[in-house]
Amino acid sequence: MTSTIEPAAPPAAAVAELKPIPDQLRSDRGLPLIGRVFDFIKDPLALMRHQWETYGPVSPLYSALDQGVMLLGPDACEEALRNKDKAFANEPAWGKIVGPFFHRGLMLLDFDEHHGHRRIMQEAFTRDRLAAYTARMHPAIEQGMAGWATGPRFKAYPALKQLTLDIAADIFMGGAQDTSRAEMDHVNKAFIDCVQAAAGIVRANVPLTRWGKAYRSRKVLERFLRHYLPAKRATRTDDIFSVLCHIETEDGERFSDDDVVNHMIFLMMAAHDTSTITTSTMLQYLGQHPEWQERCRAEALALGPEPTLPEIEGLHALDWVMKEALRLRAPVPLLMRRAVKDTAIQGYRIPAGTDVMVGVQFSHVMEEYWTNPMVFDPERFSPERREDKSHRYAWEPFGGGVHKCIGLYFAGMEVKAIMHRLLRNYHWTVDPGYRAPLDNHSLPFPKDGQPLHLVRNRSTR
Ligand code: HEM
Repeated sequence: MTSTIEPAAPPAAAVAELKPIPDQLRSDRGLPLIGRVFDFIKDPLALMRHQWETYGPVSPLYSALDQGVMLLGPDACEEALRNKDKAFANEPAWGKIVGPFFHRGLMLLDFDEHHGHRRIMQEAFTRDRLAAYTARMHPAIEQGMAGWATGPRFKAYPALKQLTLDIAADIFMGGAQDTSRAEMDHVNKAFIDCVQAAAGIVRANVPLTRWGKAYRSRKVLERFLRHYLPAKRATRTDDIFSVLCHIETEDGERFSDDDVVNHMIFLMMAAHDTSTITTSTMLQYLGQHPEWQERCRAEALALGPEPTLPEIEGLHALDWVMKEALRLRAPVPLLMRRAVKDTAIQGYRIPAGTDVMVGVQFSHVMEEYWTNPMVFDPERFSPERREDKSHRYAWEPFGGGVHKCIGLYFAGMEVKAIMHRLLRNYHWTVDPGYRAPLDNHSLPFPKDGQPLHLVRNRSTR
């Protein structure tokens, strides 16, 4: 399968009517070479707000290394993500950031080739498979949480990160029997190195840099997966690794060994940090809003210890809390694209070769679409209010268009299954004045580990 990039040719009259991208103010050029990278790392939302207020939905964001625009507001984001004229490609944009480490993951494929791979991968996320993953997930969660120490300075983020990795080792790998705990920690570190490389300034295989580390880490991940590949090809089990080895479309399309390894590395990365961030954000807000914690706990206690997929889907208050957490802290706040032919967004001409940053996080806090957008208010997702319906792209933590997250139902199930057990076994508090100090080098995570006071419930229920 190969990708096709269609030749561009908007009609001449239409091109003449388009506005040029606004000129970048001198004061917005940022540092030589890297432009506004540090402003983004410091406070992505502040940068997005500045761009919106200064320039509107299509704003210039140039440096000596990149010629780019930032798209803000749900209309502009929708236009880019729906990508009607196939003008935007993922690989040349995401590839510059995570490419060598998440090489040929689904998100880095484009057009026909992407379509072909996505059709095969969809078979791994059918409802029946999700139900099987759910059943398998409960023991993994119980085991992963068993060793948690309680107390006033419990660091939620690293504990959840370890938990989601343990879950991944089971649900994705089917258990990594030949791998010791120390080796698994090495693999976890390899994932982190690959993800953290996204914000590397030196984008080459140079020792001691983020990219240098990530090049070595990718090899660790490849060795780890290739070791298990023959066994996975030989036997059908219900973990994602085995499923990827065996799935095929109606017309018999299957993944090669290389495809399986590439997709596994990307899938584990895509599932790991995003779910950890979502769960830790929920823990923070539930710790600061005990009334919501109690409401969610009552729902969790009304079910047994190992709820089925439909039962998890019936946890409504918890679902609204999850959506609110994804709104307030989108794990992927910015989506990357490159224009591969001349096109237009919101009436602005976007020339071929432009890097496009789709600022989904900003849509989540626009007063035009949300009441008191900075306030934690899960009920805004209730059937009576449905503020997320104010615009089709007002709430877009999973993206949109053909690259929309293929794991969104899996993610919802995993996050709610973890929270269900947490609510039954523990209660916790977080200082109401706490604001998570986020590290925005790659995906936003709390760099203080997100401390909270965790207490085990008297009877483990
Ligand atoms: C809360 C958790 C998650 C969030 C917020 C999230 C977010 C996203 C977003 C925004 C995209 C679109 C990227 C783009 O358009 O450039 C995406 C794509 C993707 N996600 Fe997720 N994700 C989550 C969990 C997962 C999980 C659990 C899996 C797998 C089990 C997964 C697998 C993928 C894959 C394979 C893609 C690429 C899809 C494609 O290009 O066709 N994600 N995700």
